[in-house]
Amino acid sequence: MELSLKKLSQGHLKPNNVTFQYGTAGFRMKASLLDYVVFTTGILAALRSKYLQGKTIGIMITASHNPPEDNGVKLVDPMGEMLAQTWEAHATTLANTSSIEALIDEIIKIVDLFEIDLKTQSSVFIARDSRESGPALLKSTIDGLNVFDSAIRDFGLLTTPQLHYLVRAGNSNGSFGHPSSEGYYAKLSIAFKQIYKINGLNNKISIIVDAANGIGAPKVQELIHDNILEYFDHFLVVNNNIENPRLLNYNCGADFVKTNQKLPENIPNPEPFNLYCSFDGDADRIVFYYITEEKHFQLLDGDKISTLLASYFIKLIKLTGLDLSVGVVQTAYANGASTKYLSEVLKVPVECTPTGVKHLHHVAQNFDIGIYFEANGHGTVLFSDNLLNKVSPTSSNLSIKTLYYLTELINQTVGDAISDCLTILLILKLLDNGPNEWNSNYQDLPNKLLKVIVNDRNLFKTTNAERTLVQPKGLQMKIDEKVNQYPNGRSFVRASGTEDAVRVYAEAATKDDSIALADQVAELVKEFS
Ligand SMILES: CC(=O)N[C@H]1[C@@H](OP(=O)(O)O)O[C@H](CO)[C@@H](O)[C@@H]1O
Ligand SMILES: [Mg+2]
Repeated sequence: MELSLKKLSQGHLKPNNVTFQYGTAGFRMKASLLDYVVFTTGILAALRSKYLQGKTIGIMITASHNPPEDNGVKLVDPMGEMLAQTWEAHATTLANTSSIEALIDEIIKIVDLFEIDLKTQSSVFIARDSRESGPALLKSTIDGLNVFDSAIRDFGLLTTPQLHYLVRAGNSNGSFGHPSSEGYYAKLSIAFKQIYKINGLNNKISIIVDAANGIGAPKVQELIHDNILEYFDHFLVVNNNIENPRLLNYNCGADFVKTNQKLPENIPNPEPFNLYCSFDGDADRIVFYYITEEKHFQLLDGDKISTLLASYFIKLIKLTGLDLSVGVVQTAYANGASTKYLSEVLKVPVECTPTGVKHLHHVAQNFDIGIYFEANGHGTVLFSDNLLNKVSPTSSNLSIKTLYYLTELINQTVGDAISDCLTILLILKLLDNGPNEWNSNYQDLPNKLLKVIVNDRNLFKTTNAERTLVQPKGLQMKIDEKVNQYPNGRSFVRASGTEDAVRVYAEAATKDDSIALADQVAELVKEFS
C-alpha cells in the first residue's frame, strides 16, 4: 500500500489554509480546491468496500445546484443510501491530512479500527455530472482507488439518483434491476406503462421540463423518447445545453425557481395552467409550477409534492384493504401550512428532522409508506418490507397492483427528479387533477429565507430538529420575542451545512410580515455573532 500510495499521490497535494468537511452532501466547494479531496475519497471508498466484504460502493462527482465552477464528491453505500454517518468523520480526517506520512497513518488507523482485510477485493461504481472539472477530478479519484487496486466501473455522465440505483442494483443480484443505465430506464418505464395501462388511463400527458442545463437533460430525454413517448401529448426539455458548462444552473433549475419564485429562462410562451417542472444540476431535486390566467407564478414545491403523494397514498391504501401506515417527514423549512394540512386535514403523522435527506430518509423508514421531501424538492417515498411482501403484479386487486408498480417506479434509494416527475404526472392523471386542483389543497404561508454571513457559523448550535438555538446564549429568547409580534409567525436560525453562512427562515400571515420578521431576526444574528 505504501509504495503504490507514494507513487499514486504524486501531483495530489492538499492546498494550504483550507479545511475540508464532509457535510450535508459530501464535500463541495470550488473545483480548483478539490483534487486532493477526491484522491483521499477514492482511498476511503476502497476501504469502505473492503470493510463491507467487497460490496460495491458508489462515488458521485457533482456539486448539484452550485455554480459551474464548483464541484464535489459524495459516497454511496451498498443499498444506495448515503454514506453511513460514522464514516463521514473518516472522510474528513483523510481529506485534511497534509503529508503522505500523515495520510498513511490515518489509513492505518482506519484499517485497524475496523479490522479491514486489505486482501478483500474492493469494488466501486463511479459517475459524474456534466461539469467541466469532472474529468480531471475523476482521474484523481481513480488514482485514490488504485492505491488499493480496486475493481472500478466508470459510468461516465449520470444523474446522482442513477448512480444510487446502479450501486443498489450491483449489490442485489438482479432483484432490484439490471445494474446499467438501460436497467434503470427499463425499470421505470415498465412500471410507468403498467400503471397507465391497468388503470385504463387514456388522457395523454403534457410537461415541459427545465433541466438546469445539467445531466438530467439527456437522461430524461433518453428515458422518455426511447421508451414512453407515446403516452405524451407534449414533452419538451428546455435548458438542455450541457455542451456549454457555464450555463449549468444559470437562471434556471430547481434551486433558481424555488429561491426566486419565478419561471426559469427559456420557457416558450408560458400558457396558463400548463404544468412545468425544474430539475437541479444533478437531477435529484424537482419542483413543479404553473401560471394562472392573471400570469401569477404558482410554485408546487417539495411540500406540495409530499401532500399530493400523501393524499393519493391514503386513498390507494383504503382501496387495497391492506393495513399499512403512511407518514410524512419534513424539515423545519417545510411551510407551516403544509404541516397543518397534513396533520389536521389528511391526519397523517408528520415528523420533523434536521436538514439533509439522510435524516429524513432514516425517519421515513419507520412507516410502511414513508414520504419525505425537503421543501426545495429533494425527496422520495420509501416502502417497508412488510408492504413489499403484500403487493404483487399478479394481484387481482387493481389497487394492490398499482401500488406494486409504484414501488418500482419510485426510486427508493434517494430523491430522483426523473422518477419523481413520472410519479407525479401519473398521480395527477389517476386523480384527474390539474395543477390548479393540486395547488388548491392548502395555501402556503408567505415566507422568506435569508443568508447571513458571519465570522464563525459554528457558533450557532441548535436542538429540536434545528428549530431552537441553544447557542449563542440568549439569542433564541430574542427571536421568540420577535416571532410573537407577528400573527402566524415562525422563524428559526441554523448554520448551513453546505455554505459558509447562517440561514434565517421566517414565515408569517402576510408577505410583508414574513420579510420584516426575517430581516429583524437576521439583525439579531449579526448582533450575536
Ligand atoms: C434550506 C436548504 O434548502 N438547505 C439545503 C442545503 O443545506 P444547508 O445545510 O442548508 O446548506 O443543501 C442541502 C444539500 O443539497 C439540502 O439538503 C438542504 O435542503
Ligand atoms: Mg442535487
